Amino acid sequence: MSTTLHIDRVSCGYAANTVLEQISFTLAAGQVGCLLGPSGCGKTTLLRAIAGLEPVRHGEIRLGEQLLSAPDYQLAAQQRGIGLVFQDFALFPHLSVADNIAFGLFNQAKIQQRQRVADMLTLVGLEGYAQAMPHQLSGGQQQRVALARALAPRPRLLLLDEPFSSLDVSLRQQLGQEVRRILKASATTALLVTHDQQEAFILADEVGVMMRGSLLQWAPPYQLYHQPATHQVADFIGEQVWLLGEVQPDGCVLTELGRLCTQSACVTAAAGSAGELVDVLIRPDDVVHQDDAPLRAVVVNKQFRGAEFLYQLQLPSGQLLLALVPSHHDHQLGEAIGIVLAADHVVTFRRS
Ligand SMILES: Nc1ncnc2c1ncn2[C@@H]1O[C@H](COP(=O)(O)OP(=O)(O)OP(=O)(O)O)[C@@H](O)[C@H]1O
Repeated sequence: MSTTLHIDRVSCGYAANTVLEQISFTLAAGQVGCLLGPSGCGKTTLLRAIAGLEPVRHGEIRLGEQLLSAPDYQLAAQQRGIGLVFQDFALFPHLSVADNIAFGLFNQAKIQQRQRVADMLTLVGLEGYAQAMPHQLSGGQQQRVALARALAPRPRLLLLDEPFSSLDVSLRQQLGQEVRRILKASATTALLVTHDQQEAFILADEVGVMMRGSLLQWAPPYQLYHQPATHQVADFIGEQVWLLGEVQPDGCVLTELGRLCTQSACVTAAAGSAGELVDVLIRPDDVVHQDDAPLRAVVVNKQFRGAEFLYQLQLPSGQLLLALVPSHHDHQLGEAIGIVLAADHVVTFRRS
């Protein structure tokens, strides 16, 4: 039975070093959350605190109504009903796939164990592999066994620490989708740590961006990309350029590409007051290439990405833009091409 995870103003540290500062978020039952951030920002420490492997110095961790951790209280890790999946799979090499999956089911009758193992093998698409040994499986298959083993005892919460980092890129994306399907099919609340944005976007319902021990934003991937809460989040997520803008009395923003007006349904972050200079976020998908558009920009760099080119373009003022363009529009460096701005969300921040 999966459960809601509540992280409330949690701080953690090692000796004199504070590693997590006042982290708060809620992960609803059955949702997949992802902690995303650069190396050393504290993702693993937070996962370990939730698992009961690190004490908290401030705040509370609760699973449903049950208190797991507080400064003066720490429920033992094995009593939390939390499953763990690590980056190195950590399968028992001398046990078959079936025995690996049955490992956490020791308190069940053999017949129930056998049924649960069979259900788990079906869930992860490894029917027929029950008697295989771990070394006979590919990396992706081993990770699916690790997932089946963690899910078999029906954890209230599953924690995954960089579960795909030892796999190659195409397998990671494929397995990411597969793992999301498995987690949803088993209605498991899961929190995953990664520093790979694509992985977070594919897998998660909610993504938390962490930097230097703080949680900067906790939001669905689409919102994180299009409505970042801070300049730092916008810089960390995806690709972007910043245009200088001036806030107009009507709330629109004047830039060298014209007036940008926020739709009422869209949130403008820290828009500033009339006359104020702001940084305007422009994503590569906000700049649309149209051959006959009057606004021209010169191609100064291009990156082939298969289906698309990422063009770096220069306006007459010297301002650079990025544009994601279908790759059948193969323009040469130095060529001036037509562009229009198609920004649905106008995101601005006060100039720092
Ligand atoms: N056992 C420990 N003792 C002392 N300091 C530690 C310990 N574990 C982690 N740290 C420090 O805490 C900080 C956060 O580490 P953590 O492993 O949580 O980050 P992370 O975001 O998971 O990094 P990565 O993506 O590289 O795994 C780092 O500065 C690290 O050096």
